[in-house]
Amino acid sequence: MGLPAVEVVDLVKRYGAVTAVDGLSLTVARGAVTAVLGPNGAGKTTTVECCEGYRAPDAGTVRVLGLDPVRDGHRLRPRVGVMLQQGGVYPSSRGTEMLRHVARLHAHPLDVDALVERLGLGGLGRTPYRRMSGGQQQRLALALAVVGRPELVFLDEPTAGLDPQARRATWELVEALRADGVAVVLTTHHMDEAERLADHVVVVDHGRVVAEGSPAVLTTTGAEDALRFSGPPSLDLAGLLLALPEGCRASEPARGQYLVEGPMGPQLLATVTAWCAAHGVMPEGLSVGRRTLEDVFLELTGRELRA
Ligand SMILES: Nc1ncnc2c1ncn2[C@@H]1O[C@H](COP(=O)(O)OP(=O)(O)OP(=O)(O)O)[C@@H](O)[C@H]1O
Repeated sequence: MGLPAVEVVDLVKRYGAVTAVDGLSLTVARGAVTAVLGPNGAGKTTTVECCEGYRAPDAGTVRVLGLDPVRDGHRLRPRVGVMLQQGGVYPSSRGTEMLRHVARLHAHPLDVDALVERLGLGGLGRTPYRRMSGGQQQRLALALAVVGRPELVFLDEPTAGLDPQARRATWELVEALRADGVAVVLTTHHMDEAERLADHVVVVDHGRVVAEGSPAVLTTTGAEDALRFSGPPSLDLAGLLLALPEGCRASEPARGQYLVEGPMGPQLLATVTAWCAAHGVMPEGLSVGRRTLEDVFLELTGRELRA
């Protein structure tokens, strides 16, 4: 396994009176995808910016490829790719011409034509960045982050606002990077993205890690299958529990959203719907299945992940 790609220990970062990151520790393995999940304002971007060397920690340590990203920034730059949320590309840059230029600055760049094809950037040869659509700008920023064949890439919400086809192309590129041994750190609000792509998920809230593990471990730890529905807030869950077999759990992780966990089967489903009927509650969006990362997240933070 060797040295991790990133090692953050007890990181603290404040903006005046706001403590954006509050004692956060995480490790990013090489050749794996690590997703950092969390609600708005959780401290994801600040953490990533400390790893990128854009911000100096107030306390704690950050090591990237064994180096200090602030002090050794010049040594890390050719080895680390960064895709920022807001482009980070000069507005006058011209499409794939810019990409070819950046590729020439690197010793072993990726094949530009293949990258252009993969991300659907053909036909943008001299189009100025500012004239591109949001999705095109995003895909170009991604291409610029990876064209130098970095050992580590940071992707901040790489698929936000992309159409399904571009999203899929981005996912396939991330998978290809991992297969090439690249360490990928991505921040996202999309549970399905984390479940599909990540080997390791780090859930951040209030500037701290509240849970971490593989998607499979996070979704199976401590719970059986789940039944979910939404309805009016503050239902009498103690009453519902009395109707359920022993060992079941019922909770309202977010206002008006209910989660029943226990040995799932037709009997449990019938008991819950009968209880709802007896209380005049229409269980909207009723579903049964494995817990999703979204459920785990709601339970941990009481908040929806999406903005
Ligand atoms: N430059 C800044 N100056 C002051 N406060 C900031 C600054 N950047 C972030 N913050 C605050 O720090 C906290 C963490 O913000 P951060 O952007 O790291 O969170 P995030 O998890 O990336 O959120 P989002 O999902 O919205 O991007 C928030 O309370 C935010 O308002």
